[in-house]
Amino acid sequence: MRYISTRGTAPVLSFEEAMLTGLARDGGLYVPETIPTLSRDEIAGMAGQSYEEVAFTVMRPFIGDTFTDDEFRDLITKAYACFGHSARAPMVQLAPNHFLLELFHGPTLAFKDFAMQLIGQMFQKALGRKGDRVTIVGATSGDTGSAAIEAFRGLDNVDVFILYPHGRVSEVQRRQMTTPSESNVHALAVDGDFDDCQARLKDMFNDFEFRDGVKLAGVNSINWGRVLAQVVYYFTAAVSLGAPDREVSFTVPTGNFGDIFAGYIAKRMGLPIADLVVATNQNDILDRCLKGQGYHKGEVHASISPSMDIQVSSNFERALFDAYERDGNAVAQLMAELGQGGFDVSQGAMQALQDLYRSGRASEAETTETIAQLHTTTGELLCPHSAVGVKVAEDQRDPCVPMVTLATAHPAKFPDAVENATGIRPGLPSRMADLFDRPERVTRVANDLEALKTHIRKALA
Ligand SMILES: Cc1ncc(COP(=O)(O)O)c(C=O)c1O
Ligand SMILES: N[C@@H](CCOP(=O)(O)O)C(=O)O
Repeated sequence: MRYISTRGTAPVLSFEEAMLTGLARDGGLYVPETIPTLSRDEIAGMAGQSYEEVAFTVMRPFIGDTFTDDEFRDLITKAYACFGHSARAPMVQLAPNHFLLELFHGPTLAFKDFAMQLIGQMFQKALGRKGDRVTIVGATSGDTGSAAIEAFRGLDNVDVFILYPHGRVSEVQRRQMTTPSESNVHALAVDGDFDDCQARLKDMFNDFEFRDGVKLAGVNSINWGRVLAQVVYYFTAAVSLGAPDREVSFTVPTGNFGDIFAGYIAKRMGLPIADLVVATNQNDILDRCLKGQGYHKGEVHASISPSMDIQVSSNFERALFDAYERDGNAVAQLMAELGQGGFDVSQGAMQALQDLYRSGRASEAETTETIAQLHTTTGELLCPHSAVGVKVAEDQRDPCVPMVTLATAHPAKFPDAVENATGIRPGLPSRMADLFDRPERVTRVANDLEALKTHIRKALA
């Protein structure tokens, strides 16, 4: 399996190289050259299998000879052993034909753990045998950072620097990033929003002297391995609802477009997905774009679902690459226009996107109302991101097709929003009960590439 860049001019890489490289050297994102498919029988055979067995079947065709089958099975087993639910991604029913896929039973209580725990294992194995050491820099609106720190803390062959927007993550998210005491972990509070953090991260990748000097690696969904690991739960959920004999739809609370893109990959692999619905909060650039209004940046508004407060949705580039029939030049041109404020999507590409994705948005009031309503009717407490998904799913779903809404974080990560809606303050699991007593360690840094590079170089020295 070979990996190519969405901008068409970076070297073609193996899975291992793409995983350790992060952003392609032409500024693009790596994608598989071809998407492998699974037969109906292979999908049907997943019924009754463990999450780990399904994970092996789904991901194996993408990894080439990076790991032997035994090694890969072992990495998968280790990755999910720390999850707090034996099903890893259990489902609960919310209403007739509407299900919630709980993706928050990992160590940091968000869906990011599914990919990050596996990436941690894969990095360790690949770097260990090469005797290499890398510097991971990540940008986060809250959850990627805590999941990355949890997966890489204390490891010998990585240093981890996480850029988060100062004052724009929840207190639980912040403390998950600032309280680990391992010396290879560095939390950096940037004076800016998530888009600034992600832009500075991409600037670092595009600065080859810095990139090569510190051996920069990325664990944002820039990294194909992140998207790949997220494909698995679409299969476990759909098969448990009757796939491949029955079509299933998914609604995905969306910001950086990694999670819903994983759903698209599942569909391309042969999973019978009827609708893939993009759910945004008030930062609705994706919803507007998918409704044909072009992709034009505005201001980011802080919301009660802060992990989705994003304007520059990184993985949308991967969706555009396929919508433009894998024309890297066209994508490079669009991304250059985005640097100047935005772009319009051609008619053919728009049709291709609309054939694949539907979309909707939830306002702040609708999100709060959904948390309250669902608690009253089902007793379920939703995090605000998941509530955005449930609201949009209810607006859009075909009652005859099972709809699965992805619950992307545990309500206890966003206790203020949940308490405001329901009067109930969700508690953290007992293993995290002292999170608020642990000392914090964080450096405040300007939204400035040179300042960030200097800080990272000094810390590494
Ligand atoms: C809780 C939560 N929900 C939804 C999202 C959006 O996911 P994606 O960025 O993959 O679209 C994020 C951030 O990634 C998140 O942390
Ligand atoms: N919402 C994300 C933003 C980064 O997304 P990623 O999937 O590219 O890592 C977060 O929680 O940090």
